[in-house]
Amino acid sequence: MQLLDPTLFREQCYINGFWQDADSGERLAVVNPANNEVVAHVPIMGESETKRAIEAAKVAQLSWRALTAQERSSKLKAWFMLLIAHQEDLALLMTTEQGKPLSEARGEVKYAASFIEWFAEEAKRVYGETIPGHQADKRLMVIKQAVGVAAAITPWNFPAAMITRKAAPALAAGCTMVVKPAPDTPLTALALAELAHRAGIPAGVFNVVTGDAVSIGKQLCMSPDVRKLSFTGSTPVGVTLMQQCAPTLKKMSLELGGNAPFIVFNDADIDAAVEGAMVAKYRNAGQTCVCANRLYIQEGIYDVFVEKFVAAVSKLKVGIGTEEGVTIGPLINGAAVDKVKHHLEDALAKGAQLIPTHNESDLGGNFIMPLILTHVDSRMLFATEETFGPLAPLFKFSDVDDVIHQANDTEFGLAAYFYGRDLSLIWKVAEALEYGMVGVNTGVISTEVAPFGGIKSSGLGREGSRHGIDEYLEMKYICMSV
Ligand SMILES: NC(=O)C1=CN([C@@H]2O[C@H](COP(=O)(O)OP(=O)(O)OC[C@H]3O[C@@H](n4cnc5c(N)ncnc54)[C@H](OP(=O)(O)O)[C@@H]3O)[C@@H](O)[C@H]2O)C=CC1
Ligand SMILES: O=C(O)CCCC(=O)O
Repeated sequence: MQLLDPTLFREQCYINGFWQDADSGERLAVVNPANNEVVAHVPIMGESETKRAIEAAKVAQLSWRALTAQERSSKLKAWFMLLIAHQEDLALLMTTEQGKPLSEARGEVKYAASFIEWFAEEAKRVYGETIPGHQADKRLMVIKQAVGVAAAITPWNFPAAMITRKAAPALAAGCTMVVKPAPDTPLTALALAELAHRAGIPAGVFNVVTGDAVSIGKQLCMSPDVRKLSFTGSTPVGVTLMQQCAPTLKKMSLELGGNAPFIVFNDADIDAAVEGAMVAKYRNAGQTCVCANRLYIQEGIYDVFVEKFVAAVSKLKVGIGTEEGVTIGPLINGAAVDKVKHHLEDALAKGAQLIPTHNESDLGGNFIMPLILTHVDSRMLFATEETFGPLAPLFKFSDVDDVIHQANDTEFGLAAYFYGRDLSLIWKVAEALEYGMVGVNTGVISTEVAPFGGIKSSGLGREGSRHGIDEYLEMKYICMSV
């Protein structure tokens, strides 16, 4: 890995403005999922280092929150500009440790930076309110204040954006933060810390601790000094974290698993629907929580859709993310490959049919070819579980109410998509889908300006948009007698 700026490659954690090793000296190997080669080692930190990071964040918060919003905004803008200036290096680091194609990694760096820019602006718009008094001598107002020290536990599928989507609103609000990135993708997180340092974000305001998830997680959850925890990852881990946070009653944001339905009605623009399905299904090799997991195609257009979809999928190029023209990289690890294969085998055993799209059927390692299945039904695992990989089951349906029922028949409620032209049907379906986000005639819904988040087992809270900063603020009501 040849970076333009080699000092972005960091193998130590960033605590209180200093680069540090684990107290034990132990280190964890970071592996390139494309070839399983070790590309770096990072510290295996645990309880004591996490406590120090929390303490540093607690001390730093006093002066960070005392800055004006404009002053915090300027630091965030400097951080934003550094991400953009180092887009190429950050993308290469990300592709090396995560596997996604370089073009997607560049896109993620921009997406990650967009949250910092957005919340640098929002920092200046933390408005309170005045309320007409309930008695003649009373003047009532509400102010908003930073919650305090915040913690973030982030996944490997978006190594930069899942950090900035949490850190930017936290810092904008006047909170300080301790981040624990996924062990698969710590290098991007550490490079973000290096850029935060260069941006002049003071020591202790943004800290990154790598290592043992269970002991770091416990400290972050159980410390009374941490007043907010934001997590993106699987639902079972989200539940565990919520239980661990209960004794200290923390404010929480949980962005958890999804099982997105993607519905195409008879009157849809089929070419547009195929285009939308390609991105909703195969972005990041199918490893996003908003990826289409179940595609429902109405019977009148089923055959045409399948033909066009297969043609589009056949053009995808699977390979090493740094190679020109590659559109699907490896999955993150062997467990991810096994999960996709398990869903495939389960479906085939229950009568699904696999449509060939590429000559090679198996590239080995962590690579998996895009898979399309027809003759699928609700008994198959992907009907209820997130596959998190490039497998597209194409369900056939006839009735609108029935497809809405099927789409909602899951514990999850993150993202849903549908394509159609009938306006009243569009309203009816958009309102009936039990999801936090709905894409209508589009397969791309993610943007820093809109509230991202789910309902049911997909989590709590919203990230991005003008609402995202509220997750890091408390309201204080002031009642004044005059
Ligand atoms: N909503 C989303 O974007 C994501 C959803 N998922 C879903 O989860 C499935 C499994 O993926 P996986 O990576 O195992 O997801 P996890 O939820 O296990 O991991 C996400 C993050 O949480 C950490 N973590 C795990 N256990 C704890 C704990 N007890 N305390 C604190 N932190 C913890 C992980 O660290 P460590 O790896 O060290 O345990 C990682 O940083 C995927 O197939 C997918 O369905 C996964 C990633 C993102
Ligand atoms: O939770 C995820 O899978 C990452 C969010 C993807 C997005 O912001 O589009």
